[in-house]
Formats: sequence, C-alpha cells, structure tokens
Amino acid sequence: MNEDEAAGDPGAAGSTRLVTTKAQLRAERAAMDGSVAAVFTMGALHTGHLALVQRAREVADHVILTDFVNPLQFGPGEDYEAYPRPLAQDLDLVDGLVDLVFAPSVHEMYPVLPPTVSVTAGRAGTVLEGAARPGHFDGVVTVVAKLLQLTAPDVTVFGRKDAQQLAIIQRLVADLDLPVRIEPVEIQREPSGLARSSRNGYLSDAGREQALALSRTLAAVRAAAPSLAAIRAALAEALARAEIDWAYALALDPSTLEEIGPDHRGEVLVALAGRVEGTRLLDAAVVVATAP
Ligand SMILES: Nc1ncnc2c1ncn2[C@@H]1O[C@H](COP(=O)(O)OP(=O)(O)OP(=O)(O)O)[C@@H](O)[C@H]1O
Ligand SMILES: CC(C)(CO)[C@@H](O)C(=O)[O-]
Ligand code: BAL
Repeated sequence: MNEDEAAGDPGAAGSTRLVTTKAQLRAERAAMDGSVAAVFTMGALHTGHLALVQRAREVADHVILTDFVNPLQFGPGEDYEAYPRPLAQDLDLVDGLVDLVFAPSVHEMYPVLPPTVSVTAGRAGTVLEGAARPGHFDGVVTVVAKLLQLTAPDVTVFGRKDAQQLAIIQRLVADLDLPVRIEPVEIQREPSGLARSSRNGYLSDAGREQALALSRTLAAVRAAAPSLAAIRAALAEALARAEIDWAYALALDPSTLEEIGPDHRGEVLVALAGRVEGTRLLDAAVVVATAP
C-alpha cells in the first residue's frame, strides 16, 4: 500500500484494507467469517509488532490491527505530540499480513475528550509505570475496552515487554467478564539484546549502547535463577552500578505485581525501567525461583 492509497481511498490497495471510522470497522468486522484476532498498537511499527501480527495470524482466521496514539494514556509533559505517526510506512509493513488496519482520528475515537465515563485500572495501575505516569493505565484500559468493543475479537495479542500493561489487561478481561482470550508474545529484541520499542528511535548510538544495561541485567538475573537471593543480588548490583538512570529493578509476583518476599517460590516477574537520554525504557523477564 503506498502513501497516496493510505491517505486516500480506504480499502483501495493490496489485500490489507485501511479504515478510519467506527462505522467502516463495524461493517468490515461483520463481514468476517471465522475467528478474529486483534493487535492493538500505537503505530510506529517495528519487527516486535510483527511478531504480534504473526501470532495473531497463527491463532485466528482474520487479523485486525489498530494504529492509534491514545491521548488518554499520556500525561502532561509526556511525548504525546512528539510520538511518531508514520502511518503510510506502518501500512506498507503490514500490507498483506493483516486483513484490516483501523487508524481512527482522535475525534472519531473520543467525540468527547476526556470521555464522561471511563474505566479505571485500580491499584495495579498506580504502581511502577503507573506511579511515574499517573492516570496512564486508566487511559490504557479505557481505550482497550473501546477497541475490544469495536473489533469484537476472539483473541487479542499483547507483548510481554509491557509486562504491567499485560497483567492489567488480564485483570480488565477477567473483572469485566469480557469475552476474549489474551495471547501473550515474548519480547522481541535487536541483535544487541535491546528490546525493540518505538521509542528506541529517540536514542543516539551512544544511548542505544547505554540502554543495553537493561538486557544485561536480565541476563544476570537468568544466570542467578533459581536462587531468589541471587536474583535479588543481581538486581541490587545493577542498581548500584547506575549505568542508566534507573526507575526500578524489581522482583514481583507476576499476577498481583506486588514485590515478593524472601520465601516466594515459583514464577517471578523481573520488571525493569529506566531513563536513557530522557527516554523511559522498559524490559522484563519471567524467571522461576525454586531455592532461597
Ligand atoms: N519488543 C517487543 N516485543 C514484544 N512485544 C512488543 C515489543 N514492542 C512492543 N510490543 C507490544 O506491541 C504492542 C503495542 O505496543 P506499542 O505500540 O506501544 O509499541 P512500543 O514499541 O512498546 O512503543 P513504546 O516505545 O511507546 O513503548 C504492545 O502489546 C507491546 O507490548
Ligand atoms: C495497548 C495500547 C495500544 C493502548 O493504547 C498501548 O498501550 C500500547 O501500544 O501498548
Ligand atoms: N507501550 C506502552 C504505551 C505507552 O507508553 O503509552
């Protein structure tokens, strides 16, 4: 799909159709036979997103990808305006891989902004990323609830890079009895180990090098497992080295996102966040602790 096609007549090119209104989306969705998977993104697509698309293709007959930078999940002073919006490039990347791209305007998604009624993520939305970005997860669950209504998928695919987001969406679906299955996808990395992220584009070469502190810390954590004390020591050492401006490096219960105690046995979510050249980067891993 080329830029003119992308900007002009929706549905004109390739096998992938672009729709920008809820009415077009509903009509296209209603015409789909068989199962449907939805992949929700903020665009600026990279090969990490393509792994989500690939999984969606494996688990359903049809795939809908949404491409929308959701203003509700950005706080004052964050990068909402600066966030990249290369729609034509995004469409080229997924052309032929997904049935439908839904790329609405802000007004189409939110005729009233902020909406009068919204969804709240609860306590899990106030810790970690939510502590640094107040209201962020309320914005995420509100737009995800709307996108689930609009795309009515059987399955929805989320990346493990945004580990807290995945845990909160799992709660959204369970707590509101939403009829959709969630399919998590492993973190996709650059050959250097850096987790792929649209915001990596903000980094200089030196910044990308510095950002490897995140994946190196996860490598140290994996080497330390299954000893919980050794995992904690690896995290403490990374914080002390201060190679990046750490926000946190924590061992958490994967479902509650609470910090685990020394007696915890089983899966541990190691969640990392830090700033490099002013950009907040995330990384995460699930390891198993079977020993003190
Ligand atoms: N490297 C990755 N591996 C696996 N999933 C990913 C990766 N990057 C993004 N995703 C997933 O893609 C979906 C859409 O994410 P989003 O569009 O915010 O991309 P992003 O690269 O995470 O952007 P940002 O840089 O803003 O964090 C989310 O489910 C996210 O977890
Ligand atoms: C799930 C999401 C598309 C909601 O805007 C966003 O938070 C993201 O890209 O991870
Ligand atoms: N992938 C997380 C979306 C955000 O940072 O707003």
